[in-house]
Amino acid sequence: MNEAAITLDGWYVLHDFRQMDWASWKQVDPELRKQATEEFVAFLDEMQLADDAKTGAHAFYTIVGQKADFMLMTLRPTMDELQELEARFNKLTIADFTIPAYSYVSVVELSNYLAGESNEDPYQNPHVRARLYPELQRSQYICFYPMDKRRDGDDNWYMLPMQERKDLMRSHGLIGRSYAGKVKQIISGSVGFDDFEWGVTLFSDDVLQFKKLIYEMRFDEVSARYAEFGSFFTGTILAGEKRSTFFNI
Ligand code: VOV
Repeated sequence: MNEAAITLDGWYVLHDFRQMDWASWKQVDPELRKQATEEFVAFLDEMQLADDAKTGAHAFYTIVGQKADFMLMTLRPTMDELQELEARFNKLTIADFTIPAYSYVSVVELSNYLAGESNEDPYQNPHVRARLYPELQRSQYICFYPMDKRRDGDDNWYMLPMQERKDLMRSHGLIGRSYAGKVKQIISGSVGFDDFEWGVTLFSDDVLQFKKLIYEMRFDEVSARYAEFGSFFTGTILAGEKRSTFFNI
């Protein structure tokens, strides 16, 4: 019997990680550097219009460590819009001085593991909508990583009966909820879209809460037994003037 969880799917998500080719950027004429930065900031301002109109969302963060210099996370109602925005970014002058570091394609997802019985259309429920089409808080810190649920011998998530998965997810949800107000999570599904099964994006104003939450979850059976992880990316927000001063030489 097919016991796949039923998912609600919201906005499509692109996490686009770039390294700066600082050596080449430093060689650029200061006036051209200024123009290229202004062009990029104007692009971000235009993105903000979609956030304001609630027709999409974006987040712009530096990444600490050598994996990338910055990450632009974009959410839109269709994958086509993500592709268009990606192409537009690639045609900006500043993009000539970036090197693709990593990217992740997914769609914001809610599962029915903990949903109650109801006849209402979940897509009309304001609480569900707020999670499927999230307004991104301008939190100071971001943490992103892709993950799978294990399919290995006796530890096969996909062979567990629905009820067992529900029980396990309840425990997961309880830990998560104890971080309410400290960490906000966006879980996006990527089966068929990218190399892992989910993207996990966490936001917080206290970077240490990422470590505490993720560590606590490691002891919970859903993660301890069934989770496998890709690379972790952690960063700090680039907002206001920092969107341009980050590129100053
Ligand atoms: C910040 C806290 C937090 C909270 C409150 C929370 C709650 C919940 C609930 C209630 C549910 C189920 C219903 C739904 O909403 O879909 C989920 C679902 C999910 N989660 Fe979660 N999670 C959190 C946080 C949180 C983290 C930190 C991780 C990474 C795990 C780790 O070990 O590093 C994670 C993963 C997931 C995944 C991959 C799914 C989908 C699983 C699937 O098989 O479909 N999650 N999650």
